[in-house]
Amino acid sequence: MSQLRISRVTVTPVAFEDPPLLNVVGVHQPYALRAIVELHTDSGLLGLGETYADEVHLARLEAVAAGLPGHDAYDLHGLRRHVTDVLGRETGGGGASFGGMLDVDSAVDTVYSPFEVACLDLQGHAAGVPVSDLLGGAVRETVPFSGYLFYKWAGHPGFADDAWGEALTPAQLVEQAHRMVDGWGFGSLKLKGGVFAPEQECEAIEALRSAFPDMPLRLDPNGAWTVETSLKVAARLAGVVEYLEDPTPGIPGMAAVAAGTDVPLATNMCVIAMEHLPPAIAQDAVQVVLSDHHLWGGLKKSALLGGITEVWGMGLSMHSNSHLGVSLAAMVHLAAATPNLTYACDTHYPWKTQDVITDGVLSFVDGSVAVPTTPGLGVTLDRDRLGELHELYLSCGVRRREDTVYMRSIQPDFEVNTARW
Ligand SMILES: O=C([O-])C(=O)C[C@H](O)[C@@H](O)C(=O)[O-]
Ligand SMILES: [Mg+2]
Repeated sequence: MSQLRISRVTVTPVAFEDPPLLNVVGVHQPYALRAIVELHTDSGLLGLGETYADEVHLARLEAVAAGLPGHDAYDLHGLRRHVTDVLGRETGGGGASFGGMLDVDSAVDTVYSPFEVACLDLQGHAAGVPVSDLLGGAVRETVPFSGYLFYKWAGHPGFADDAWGEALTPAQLVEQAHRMVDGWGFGSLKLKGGVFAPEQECEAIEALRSAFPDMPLRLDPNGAWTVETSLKVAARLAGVVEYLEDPTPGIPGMAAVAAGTDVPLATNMCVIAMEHLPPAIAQDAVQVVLSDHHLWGGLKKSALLGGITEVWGMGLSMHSNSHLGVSLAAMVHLAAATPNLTYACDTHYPWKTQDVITDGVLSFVDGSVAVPTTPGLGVTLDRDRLGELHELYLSCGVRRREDTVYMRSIQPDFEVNTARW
């Protein structure tokens, strides 16, 4: 029997405190959800994966997990067949929605991803090599991340203010940026826009430019603008931003903007699966694709995306959602082993105060995380922390990401701002 025969699988939903970060569809709830996948072998090895924990997704993870004991962790094609079979049988294979921000058609990719990562973690432990080696080897020893700035309230209504304080004005955002740069050493900054009118968000970018004259800057309004508005913003911020991310929704809209500006356009909204690449390439709609192994079907398929973008002369960056340390480790190994991933990656990591892994392995130095060189992902599950965050999941009442629903509980007349301006 293979040493990598999976003997036991657990999927543990966890919740962690999340600040009131504003975006085009509303505001983050007081708790963000994740699911931690553990694959155990009889030989005592443990492989870890992390993914979303919205209840539909969680039910799918559990259905897949139930059939995994006995599976060989080297057999990733078989794993994918198993996920496809289970989803086809139990759910009809339809899409899942993650809080209105992302509608994911490719349920197989999102469900397969944490199991694939956990299998690669197991393979790394068995072979005594880091996951980056299983992806072709690290081409960089450290992976740079960008500081992710958000407009935010001082605290969630009914909760104490968080440590970051309010950020609704350019001056407050500059203060937030200083804190990110001083605390983590980030060498580039991204502002989550789509919250205020575009003129106001341009003023914020210009204030950041004055405060950080040499810092690459990005603005991402998640499709809040029309094509015409996007072109006006692109003209105003040309030479100021390294790229504009999803200024307007959809591939044709992005193509219309791209035709009228030299500012590179990036996306994690209109190209989020392999089938979106041919039309986007044919229309020259995007110049930078944001990969995300949680959405794109794991680490190996994300590495393939790297190859495709290289062939087509597109840039590659990396997207993030609120996440914990297991995902950060996977992102770091993937980024380290993807030669053309030359933009600093996104991460929500500074916004959280809790984790499920032990401290010390993944730290930010000069905005970068050193690629773990120990076997597998290189992170260790802290069972006490996992237990605490699972208890928080059970007691917090949140069962899916619902930025709009939560925002309307505070501002009943809130409208989703997609293509509003
Ligand atoms: O780059 C992006 O579009 C994101 O990071 C999406 C996230 O959902 C972000 O908007 C957030 O956390 O509110
Ligand atoms: Mg984005």
